[in-house]
Amino acid sequence: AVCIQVINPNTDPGMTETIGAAARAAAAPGTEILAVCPAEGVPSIEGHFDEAVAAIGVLEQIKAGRERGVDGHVIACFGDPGLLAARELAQAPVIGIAEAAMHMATLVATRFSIVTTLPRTLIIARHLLRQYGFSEHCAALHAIDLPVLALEDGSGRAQHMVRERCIQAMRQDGCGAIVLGCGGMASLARELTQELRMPVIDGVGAAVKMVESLAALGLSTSKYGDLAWPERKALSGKFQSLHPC
Ligand SMILES: O=C(O)C[C@H]1NC(=O)NC1=O
Repeated sequence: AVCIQVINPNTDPGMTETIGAAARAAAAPGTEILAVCPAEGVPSIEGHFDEAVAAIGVLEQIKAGRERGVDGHVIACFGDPGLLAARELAQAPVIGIAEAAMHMATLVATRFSIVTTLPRTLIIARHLLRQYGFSEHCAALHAIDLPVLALEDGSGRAQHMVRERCIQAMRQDGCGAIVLGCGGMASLARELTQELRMPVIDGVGAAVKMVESLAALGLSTSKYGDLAWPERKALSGKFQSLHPC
């Protein structure tokens, strides 16, 4: 059986539960999902500073998951914070939800749009599109202009805004698919896909299936070349616990 550690890089318990449920809904029978979040950090990730803080917690969780012997790791924040650093620290596959959703979208449509939370995080999605080579595949990026944790306030307002922006994107962007730009939107994908009759893709489920596929193919993070274990050196203070071995 495959065991996948799904890391919510922010520390919000409700979002960790939302993400864990979406991961379990996508997982194959027999795949175990360990939904975790950092013990310390930021309650939501809404910019470059938040991402830098969250990345340390991601690395701590990656190390814990490796020591537990998980078969793969998912970084369940749309900025994919700490992704390459995590791959240096990991032996198993490490998949970010932005890269997973973007890859999946290119397999079902020639162009996709992205719907995320605060406008200030759009630049992070733009940077990832360029880094992953998908800039040409992205028709447009939209923000619902609500904070990340509005998705967990129980009012349904953020979910309503996501639906509205997806419908707008479908009508205006010339896209064939939509990527949901937040781990906290994961539970909306299936119903929006059915209602809009267009692939609306959640990166949590996409990443879980990619880890399962890599495990089934016997593939894991390459430790040959620039994702090899970090260079050996003395880490000081609070970073000592991160030591790769
Ligand atoms: O970038 C965003 O808007 C969403 C991103 N922030 C967060 O705390 N989890 C996420 O997926």
